Amino acid sequence: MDLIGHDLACVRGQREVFTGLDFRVGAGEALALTGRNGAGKSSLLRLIAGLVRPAAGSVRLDGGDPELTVPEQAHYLGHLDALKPSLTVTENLGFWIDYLGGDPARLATALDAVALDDLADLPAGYLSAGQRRRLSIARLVAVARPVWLLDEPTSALDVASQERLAGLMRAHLAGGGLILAATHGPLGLDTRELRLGGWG
Ligand SMILES: Nc1ncnc2c1ncn2[C@@H]1O[C@H](COP(=O)(O)OP(=O)(O)OP(=O)(O)O)[C@@H](O)[C@H]1O
Repeated sequence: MDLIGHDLACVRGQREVFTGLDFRVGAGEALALTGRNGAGKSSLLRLIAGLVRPAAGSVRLDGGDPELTVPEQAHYLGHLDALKPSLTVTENLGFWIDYLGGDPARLATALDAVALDDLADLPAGYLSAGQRRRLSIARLVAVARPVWLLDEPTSALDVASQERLAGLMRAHLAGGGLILAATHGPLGLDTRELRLGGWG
């Protein structure tokens, strides 16, 4: 399986963010998107996730499910945690599993994987920033999708949680998945680098 971006251009607010961008990420591979603030890392992830329309170019997943679009085969973990504060941890994850068409039997395993099993009955509004992030990450574990699009996934995570996330990412790669992650720091796994916006 290969995720391929070809000759991509992105315009936001009438300003060109990037143009002529090519990339290829294979199964089992992680690509770290780096570059200065505003270089277009989040924009590229949102474009692949189908949330931003490319001004030019295309994205395709060779070897993926031909019946599904790329966004339907991808998890997008953005800056916002997309949680309902009045629902419990379990209810929030249950909502996402239902929405994404996953198996409810995976819920407990996913909560355990992000060490939120003890807080399963707490309303999400009471979670700390790092705990909210971990609940968002639980979606990736609960519902299997080959492409993980992660926007600064380690933000707000303590050291133990960063190591747990690195383990989940490694397991995803070992299972034939692929990862694109925007990051300003190390992810705790081997990555290739795609630097956006030049070196300025
Ligand atoms: N909705 C929008 N309307 C107009 N301009 C936008 C919009 N969203 C992003 N931009 C602009 O697009 C450019 C790229 O932003 P983007 O968030 O992709 O950068 P980034 O590389 O992820 O930055 P950071 O490292 O700060 O997270 C920035 O100049 C930003 O101001």
